[in-house]
Amino acid sequence: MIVAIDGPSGTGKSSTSKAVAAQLGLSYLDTGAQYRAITWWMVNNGIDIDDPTAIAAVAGKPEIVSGTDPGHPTITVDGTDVAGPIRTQEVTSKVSAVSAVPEVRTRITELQRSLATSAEQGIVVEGRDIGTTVLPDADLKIFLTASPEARAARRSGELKGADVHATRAALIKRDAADSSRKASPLAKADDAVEVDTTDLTLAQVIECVVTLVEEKRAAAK
Ligand SMILES: Nc1ncnc2c1ncn2[C@@H]1O[C@H](COP(=O)(O)OP(=O)(O)O)[C@@H](O)[C@H]1O
Ligand SMILES: Nc1ccn([C@@H]2O[C@H](COP(=O)(O)OP(=O)(O)O)[C@@H](O)[C@H]2O)c(=O)n1
Repeated sequence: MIVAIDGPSGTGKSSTSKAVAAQLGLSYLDTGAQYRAITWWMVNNGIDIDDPTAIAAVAGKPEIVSGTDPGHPTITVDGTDVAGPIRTQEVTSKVSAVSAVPEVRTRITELQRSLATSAEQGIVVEGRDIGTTVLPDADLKIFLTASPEARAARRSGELKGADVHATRAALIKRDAADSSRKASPLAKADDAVEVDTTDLTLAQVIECVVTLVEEKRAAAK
């Protein structure tokens, strides 16, 4: 069972995917964390983020390893745990530029496909282009949406003290960059089920996705 969950920032992809995977005994992969990890490496190594050629030239250098246990997801770069550092404002503001570089996407997409193939019990993979590009044959595709206001409120709730208006503006800017890039933009696959989470609790979204997975499993028997 391969489940692809895509959507813009703050729609609930990570929390939903982790919970669904844990509940159903599946592995879990946060592909955004991989793009954040390669961005962190670029920043740490003084690569000019505004220079796609420079980024492309070193895209193969960092070794990125993702742990796929939904109860304890991990991410390392060259053996260093970067779970904390990849969530800084600096990385968040630079990740869209790095992830738009085709050489970066090719590299990370290979990693994602190999993790999905080796997940024996199945996997929930969340990101922006999982249903469209990375795993177009996924058994179930979900596209989560929510109003910018709801998404900004959720995000600023996490970043304690962050201004909701600034968070909303940053989030809209990142969505626009992710949706308009040439290489594998953020998009809903034609066969994805769209779930608007604006007025749903997290528990309701989880229940909705678990039900969809169970329906697929029953239909496959
Ligand atoms: N339906 C929901 N209602 C309220 N808060 C939610 C909902 N879904 C997620 N959240 C909260 O919003 C924040 C962002 O969720 P997250 O899963 O990280 O989104 P994404 O991975 O799409 O960026 C988290 O703090 C999460 O607990
Ligand atoms: N499959 C994916 C996942 C993330 N990304 C990039 O990685 C960034 C960070 O993703 P994320 O899922 O951690 O972002 P949040 O929604 O958690 O804020 C996105 O803004 C995209 O630029 C991507 O290009 N393709």
